[in-house]
Amino acid sequence: MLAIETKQLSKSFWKNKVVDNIDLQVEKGEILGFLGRNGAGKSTFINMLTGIIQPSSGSYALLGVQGPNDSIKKKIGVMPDYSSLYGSMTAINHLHYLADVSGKPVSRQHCMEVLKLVGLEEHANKKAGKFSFGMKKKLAIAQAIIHDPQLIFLDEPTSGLDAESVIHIHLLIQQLHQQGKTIFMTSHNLDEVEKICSRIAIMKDGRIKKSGTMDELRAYYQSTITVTIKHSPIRPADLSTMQQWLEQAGTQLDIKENHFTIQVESEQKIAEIIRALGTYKIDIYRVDVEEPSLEEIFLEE
Ligand SMILES: Nc1ncnc2c1ncn2[C@@H]1O[C@H](COP(=O)(O)OP(=O)(O)OP(=O)(O)O)[C@@H](O)[C@H]1O
Repeated sequence: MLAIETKQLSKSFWKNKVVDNIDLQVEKGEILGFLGRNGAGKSTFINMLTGIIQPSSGSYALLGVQGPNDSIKKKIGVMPDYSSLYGSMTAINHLHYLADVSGKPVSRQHCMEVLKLVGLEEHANKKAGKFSFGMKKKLAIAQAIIHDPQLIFLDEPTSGLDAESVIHIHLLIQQLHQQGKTIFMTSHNLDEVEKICSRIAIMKDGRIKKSGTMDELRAYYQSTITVTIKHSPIRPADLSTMQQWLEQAGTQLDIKENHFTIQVESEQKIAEIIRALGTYKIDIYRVDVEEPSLEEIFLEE
């Protein structure tokens, strides 16, 4: 079942089309990382799906229900802009109140459990207005999950958090994923997206340029794999034939005394190289494989 499906979804502000005919499908249970430079249109896209703004044209469905539709609100969780939190309310009252307003009341004990999940249990009775930026962000995440939604929208959930909190929130996202929730998150942290997202969509100038798993993106951008092989000494008589063979197997060959580095197109090539070294009776001590990062792929766009 699809958690999100958009068809030709567009948004224009005056004559400026900032989301341009987007067709996107997100399967239930995925963590989709939504990437794009500042101003690409990510927040506008999310704001349409979460009912904050109306699309100019096109349509969308969330969890199989055509939007906008109030009945779906209980099943989706949205991380609000931290500036829209109620400053005079304590964190626990905040969650309790917002769950009531969302039509899915929860107990104070449940609120405490969720505050613990985001790492705010020690600040449950502190007013949100006195929170630091990072604490407000965690409270916003707590707000998105307080009513146990099936589909969760997180807009830059970890930006501005300290390293320990980032790890904490990553674990929380993975935990939600294990519970079968669908997570749609934007981020400017490419390492984070590469690490925790099952699929990635790259947005540019209001359009989705490419989406897929990391492997699919690597294949699409025809990125090469850099392999370094540490090995036993090569007999001088074999050196030149082996070098010739390696030059055909890949590019950027750099041979040193007990190791060499080469760029290959696929994992199959790595297997071929290892087999070939065996025919020269060369022992392999270590194989290091470096795949292109999401950062390199992203910068290509
Ligand atoms: N209410 C609005 N009125 C006019 N223009 C808007 C409005 N909201 C967004 N825009 C414009 O739409 C474009 C996309 O903005 P959006 O906030 O969706 O980008 P983004 O990808 O979320 O960027 P960032 O990564 O900086 O958050 C920008 O050029 C922005 O100025």
